[in-house]
Amino acid sequence: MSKKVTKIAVLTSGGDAPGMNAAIRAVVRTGIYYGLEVYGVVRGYNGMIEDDIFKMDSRSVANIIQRGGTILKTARSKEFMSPEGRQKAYANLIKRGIDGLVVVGGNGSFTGALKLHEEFGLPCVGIPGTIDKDLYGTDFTIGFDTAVNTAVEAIDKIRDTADAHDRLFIVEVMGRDAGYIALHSGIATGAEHILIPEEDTSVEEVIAGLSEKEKRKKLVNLIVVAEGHKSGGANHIAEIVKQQLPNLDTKVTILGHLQRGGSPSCIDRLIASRMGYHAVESLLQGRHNVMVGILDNAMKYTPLEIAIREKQRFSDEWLKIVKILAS
Ligand SMILES: Nc1ncnc2c1ncn2[C@@H]1O[C@H](COP(=O)(O)OP(=O)(O)O)[C@@H](O)[C@H]1O
Ligand SMILES: O=P(O)(O)OC[C@H]1O[C@](O)(COP(=O)(O)O)[C@@H](O)[C@@H]1O
Ligand SMILES: [Mg+2]
Repeated sequence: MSKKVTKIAVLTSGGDAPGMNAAIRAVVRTGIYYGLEVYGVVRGYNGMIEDDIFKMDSRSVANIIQRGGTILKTARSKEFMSPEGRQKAYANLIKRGIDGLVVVGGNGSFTGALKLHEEFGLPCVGIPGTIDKDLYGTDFTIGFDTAVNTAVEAIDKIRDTADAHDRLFIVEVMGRDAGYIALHSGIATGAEHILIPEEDTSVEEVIAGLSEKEKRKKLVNLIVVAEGHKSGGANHIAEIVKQQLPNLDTKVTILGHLQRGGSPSCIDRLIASRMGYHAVESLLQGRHNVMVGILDNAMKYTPLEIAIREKQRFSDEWLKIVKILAS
């Protein structure tokens, strides 16, 4: 039996995602409910190394559930990648008697948490917080729903002006290695082509599709491309399209970081609250070094190394639907 956890810390790390605040609130209030001391670590692993750690109470998370970003701030920490950096970070936890850690972040942040466990035996639990939805073991990651709705709202607006001018728009959305934002926003806005890192669609195939549409006088077209697609992104695709189909009036929009901000959607607030609560329960019940996820509306606990290593599988059905509907 592992020793009972009595003092926990919570941090947000990697790219921020709308709903992270709701997760912090749930961790703090659940921890306090169970009589734990709860500490907040500022700026992810950087704050852990620099001893930027403070005790939280119920009031420290008041009025944040509706706010985007993260009150704990976030960072990508180079120093934490080294054993020396992690040693420094861990020393700042043990001097306060912190014996459990909740990490809200993505695959990189979970890799860091796993290292803390392997090197020092610290019990950790991960909460999936990433707009990219690139984690195995959960149908939801905090921030994805908000980000994809932001993308849809923006692409709808682009569609209006594309239609008014008979233009081709190539819209780049976020997604470093994962195409979920592109797939979901592309389907929801009726995009003619969707390019994602997981699928091997070439720019030549897109050109062939556009050229066929040009012949039948379909000039308004929308391409949604994930930033991580092998083409290198919207600007690269536009260059090739302009060379090969000079009659098309081609424009590029890169949505960028606006997809990471804004007030979280109801779904993101709900899943963040539920995951935050279960993360603390997990630490208390000795279910350590797992990521809390939701699969088929039930809580699912996936060992961190599996959540990091395995890839979510794209449904072939969605890919077929895209091809049929985008004609
Ligand atoms: N292999 C690793 N060892 C230790 N820490 C890591 C490792 N990979 C990532 N991290 C830590 O997690 C942070 C966030 O990772 P990153 O990949 O940028 O974001 P995300 O968690 O959103 O995927 C990194 O800046 C680093 O501090
Ligand atoms: O703004 P940054 O820090 O350069 O990060 C950009 C990356 O962060 C993301 O928004 C989210 O990625 P993570 O969840 O892995 O942090 C990616 O889609 C994007 O490629
Ligand atoms: Mg990541």
